[in-house]
Amino acid sequence: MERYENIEVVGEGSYGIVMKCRHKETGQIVAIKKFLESVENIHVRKLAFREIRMLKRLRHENLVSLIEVFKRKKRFYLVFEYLDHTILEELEAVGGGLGFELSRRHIFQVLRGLNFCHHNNIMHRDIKPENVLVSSHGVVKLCDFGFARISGPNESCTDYVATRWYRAPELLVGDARYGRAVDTWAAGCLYAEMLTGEPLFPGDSDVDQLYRITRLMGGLCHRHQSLLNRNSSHGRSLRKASVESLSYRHATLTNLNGPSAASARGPSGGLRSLRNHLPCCSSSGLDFLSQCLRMDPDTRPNCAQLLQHPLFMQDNFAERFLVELRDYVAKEA
Ligand SMILES: Oc1ccc(-c2ccc(-c3cc(Nc4ccc(CNC5CC5)cc4)n[nH]3)cc2)c(O)c1
Repeated sequence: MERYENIEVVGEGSYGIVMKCRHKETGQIVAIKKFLESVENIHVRKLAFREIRMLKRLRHENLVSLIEVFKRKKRFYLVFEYLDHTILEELEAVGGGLGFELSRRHIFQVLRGLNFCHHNNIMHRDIKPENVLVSSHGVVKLCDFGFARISGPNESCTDYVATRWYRAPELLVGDARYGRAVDTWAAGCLYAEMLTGEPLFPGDSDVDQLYRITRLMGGLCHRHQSLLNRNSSHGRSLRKASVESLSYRHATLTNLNGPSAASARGPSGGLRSLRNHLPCCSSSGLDFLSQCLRMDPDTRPNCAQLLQHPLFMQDNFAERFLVELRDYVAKEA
């Protein structure tokens, strides 16, 4: 670390902190993740090796790049490129949302980065405004893969992930067979938040989170409903929490296929309720959102399909923006 001087802490990644630093000789500004635990801790060493292997595979213009790895005083340090700010800071700075065009530019790049991760069988699992970085030219890069996991066909993941507000229904009901569609759900939540400036589902508990989702998007898919009803410990704790709350807000949870959910479910899924929730959203934006936020993860389009959505095809946006993006990336190289 003696080659770098610390400037400020920019984030608490998983199992470590992320510092903004300056290279003493070159003046290069970087982000350095320092693992808090010593490499003597076998668990941390295994996690660090897995994270490093994953990061070395993830080379894409919409993913923050790893510059170097070094060990100092029995601790690992990961040196990354530094980008100017996060989408969270943009949302906090403007209030009321980023507008149609900037939101479209940002979410298009988020999907490009996710598409590359998914093609490399990696799920990010923690997409949220503070994990999406923006350069001074507007290049968007995903960061903090500390929660990322290999998403293989038979992978079963039981550890909980994702910041609650961006957590897909399958995570909330404890579906161990969840996959990369959790990133698509989070991208949908992020897009809605960029448009309005407010989180789409700001749940204050897992029960509240599931209630807010089902109220807007309709009932759980049958597999998740039966998971919740099955005598699983997770289902019991969710049901217990909802019964204990005794408020209407949660009572619908124990009857997620009841009239309230069914009325919202309708043939167009949550499109009608989304339109009421986002009255200023374009029809292509609403359709894009309703695709990302499908309750059944098996029916959610993948990122490659979403990149072909009319939201990006209309007015020749994708073709025009990719030319601009390549120019910005070249300038920042
Ligand atoms: O497994 C991992 C672990 C860590 C990272 C990671 C890599 C790079 C960054 C990063 C952050 C960053 N820039 C930045 C980050 C946060 C802010 C928010 N404002 C700060 C608080 C003053 C502003 C700028 N540039 N690069 C952050 C995390 C990663 O991408 C993967």
